[in-house]
Amino acid sequence: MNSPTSTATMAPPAVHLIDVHKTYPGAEPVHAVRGVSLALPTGSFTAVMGPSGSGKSTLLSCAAGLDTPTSGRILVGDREIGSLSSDALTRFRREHVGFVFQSYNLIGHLTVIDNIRLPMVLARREPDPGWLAELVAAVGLTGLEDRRPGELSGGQAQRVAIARALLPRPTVVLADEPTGALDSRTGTQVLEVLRETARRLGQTVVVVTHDPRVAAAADRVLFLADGRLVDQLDQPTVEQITARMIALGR
Ligand SMILES: Nc1ncnc2c1ncn2[C@@H]1O[C@H](COP(=O)(O)OP(=O)(O)OP(=O)(O)O)[C@@H](O)[C@H]1O
Repeated sequence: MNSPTSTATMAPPAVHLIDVHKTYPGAEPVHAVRGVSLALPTGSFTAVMGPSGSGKSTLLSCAAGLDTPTSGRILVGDREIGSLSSDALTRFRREHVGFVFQSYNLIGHLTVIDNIRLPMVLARREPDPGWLAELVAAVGLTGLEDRRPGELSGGQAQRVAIARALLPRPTVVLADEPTGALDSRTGTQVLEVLRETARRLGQTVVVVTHDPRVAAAADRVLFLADGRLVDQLDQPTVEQITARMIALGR
């Protein structure tokens, strides 16, 4: 799974997974991820699809350093995240990994602009005001900077989460069902914002999704089944993706 996409042929990988396994212990251990290796080229936009329970969220959490694999290696940029202490990993994540959740995860009492600034404030870094304003404009939030999350639509809230993830110019942005809570039209618009902003910045993005229209925006779609990478499509159409998902039993 190491062959790079046509859009980033010469770039080194932004994220490199080598034989990653994740087993949840218990009376009946769950082998959620079973030996996944992949290299995501810098600047690439990758979708991860697969039936419910196939390990997509687990894989993304491991790649983000939010969860620890049972075995295998994960490199973000040139840093092997398994070698970092818990504190160092937290700091590393703030600077190098942007995460967008389905549920937005915004802080209710902070304004839009303070939510966007939060990871950098926590990392004791001062965002460049010009870059912050450009990003707010790029995701279509100009004029809404002083609102609280409770005063936003779902689509606007997810744009805040996207701007927050992009602000530190992380090595990779990982998004788990980012449009899952939005109606189809709003979801398409929000995804377009993420795709276009990321493309302009050369930002590496990985999106977990059930929606073939969302996945069709990607350079490459990876298909997981039962914890294994079983297929991939480059520059896919909605129809090709739908056919693969049906073949996998969704
Ligand atoms: N914390 C956990 N403890 C035990 N088992 C877990 C845990 N998290 C996930 N699993 C199991 O691991 C497997 C993979 O789950 P995961 O959430 O990664 O799948 P998914 O492909 O993202 O599913 P969905 O599309 O339904 O969100 C499932 O069998 C799930 O029940």
